[in-house]
Amino acid sequence: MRVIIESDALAASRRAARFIADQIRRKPDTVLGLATGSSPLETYRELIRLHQTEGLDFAQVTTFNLDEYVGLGPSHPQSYRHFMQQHLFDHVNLAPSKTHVPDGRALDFEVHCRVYEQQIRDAGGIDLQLLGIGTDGHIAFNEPGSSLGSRTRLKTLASETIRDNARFFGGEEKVPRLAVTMGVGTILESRRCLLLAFGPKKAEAVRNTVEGPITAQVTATALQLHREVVGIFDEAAARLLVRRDYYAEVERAQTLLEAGQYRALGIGNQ
Ligand SMILES: N[C@@H]1[C@@H](O)[C@H](O)[C@@H](COP(=O)(O)O)O[C@@H]1O
Repeated sequence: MRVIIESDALAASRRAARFIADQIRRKPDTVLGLATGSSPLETYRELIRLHQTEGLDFAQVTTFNLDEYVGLGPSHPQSYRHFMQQHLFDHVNLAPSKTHVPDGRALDFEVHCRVYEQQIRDAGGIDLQLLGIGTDGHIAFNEPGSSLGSRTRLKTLASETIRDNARFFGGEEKVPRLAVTMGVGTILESRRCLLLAFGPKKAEAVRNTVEGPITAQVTATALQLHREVVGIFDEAAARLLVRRDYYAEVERAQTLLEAGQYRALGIGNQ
């Protein structure tokens, strides 16, 4: 995993947005995997700014969201479809027919999940998957104990997640108990992953994800098996990482490589 540590969440989010924008410029018909929650908010804000001021073009982009609460329709203020419309889709030139969020009111979830996976395959697979992380280290709604090979399916929310999200619903009892979520296996099939984590509450999850053993109890640790993951963290979320100095050294080398300063790295020296 490539670990990038920025001073604060704003700088980290701008870096993430640049990463996504570069992907779209390189491949205009990019398939993006998108996340909800507070972590990607500033990244979406920056993408909207890049669209408005630099003409970042979403016309050919397709999106697939990670998850949705069961029982909530698109107009429910806490539904993830509503979140995406409000924080990104309504402000850029994405074709509505190319945005996909699982349907929290599907009549047959087994069929719906199978179709969702098929739609991802039909689109050519996800090029870049944006991810946040729960305080217990879950990705999407793959709660502790989720199979690391799991596919899109219904999942029962853990009490920690219900507690974390109660603030949005005005009380724990109002948080839905089930969600439909891409599986860990689905996420691992995306070509690249971009993991965001900010603030002290995420420090333990980040340490476990980057430096802990792979375990279904912390589903983000499955990302260690992925071929190309970039983690962008702020100082507070990265504070428990033991190998911080090494990650900084890797970034320094990467910057020199990108600038073509090979000699500074000893490449070509006698
Ligand atoms: N299903 C979402 C996850 O996709 C998200 O990563 C997590 C953290 O949210 P936040 O970024 O608000 O901390 O919350 C929920 O569980």
